[in-house]
Amino acid sequence: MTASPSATPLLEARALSFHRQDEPVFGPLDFRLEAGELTLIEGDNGSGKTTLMRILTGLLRPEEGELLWRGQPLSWDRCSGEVLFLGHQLGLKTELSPRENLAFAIGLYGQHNLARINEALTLVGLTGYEDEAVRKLSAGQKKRVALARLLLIPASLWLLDEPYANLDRTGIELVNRLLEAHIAQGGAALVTSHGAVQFHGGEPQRIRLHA
Ligand SMILES: Nc1ncnc2c1ncn2[C@@H]1O[C@H](COP(=O)(O)OP(=O)(O)OP(=O)(O)O)[C@@H](O)[C@H]1O
Repeated sequence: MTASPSATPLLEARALSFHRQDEPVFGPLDFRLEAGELTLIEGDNGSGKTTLMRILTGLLRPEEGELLWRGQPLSWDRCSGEVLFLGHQLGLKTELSPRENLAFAIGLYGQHNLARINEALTLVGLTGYEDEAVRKLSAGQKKRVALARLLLIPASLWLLDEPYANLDRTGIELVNRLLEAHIAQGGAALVTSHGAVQFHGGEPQRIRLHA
């Protein structure tokens, strides 16, 4: 699942490293992510996967190294309309229903097509739960609501932190199908995982972090 290298990748990390209390969390780390490419960030608990995601989303600053977006220093202003982040915190309003949460999410992007929300909720396996308060859903069902955003909001780059967490076998297959479709359409994705992820669409680039 690697695209042919272009002169300017979508995202590039050069000698990126992060420390906490003078202890290295990870790095130096180098990688390039092209359009049409999937990269898996693998590592055990505490190896720094979420820390790396937080750096990529601008929530933390790296101590050393460079992050480039389309060849320019990464800044949220430069890439915000092109990047979609799914983290451990799912960003759902628990008093609202899945339908209301998704209407709110797409509204932020100027969209109001409620029929697409119904389609997305069906696709992620939430038929019958569309109007239930999110707080009443299981952890896996909540994750599926968050995954539905990937179907509705256009983005070149998906940053997915442990998208498989709390999902059953069909949920894991759903994530893989979403990723395969996104990559096939020329999107890119950086995905953290504890490992053992199998794709049908080709072998992803893998980056291993060590605790
Ligand atoms: N807010 C924080 N303050 C201090 N240390 C932290 C904080 N968050 C994480 N750490 C430490 O940074 C290291 C990397 O944590 P991180 O959450 O990035 O790992 P991870 O690979 O995502 O782990 P997991 O697989 O358990 O989600 C760990 O040693 C952790 O204890």
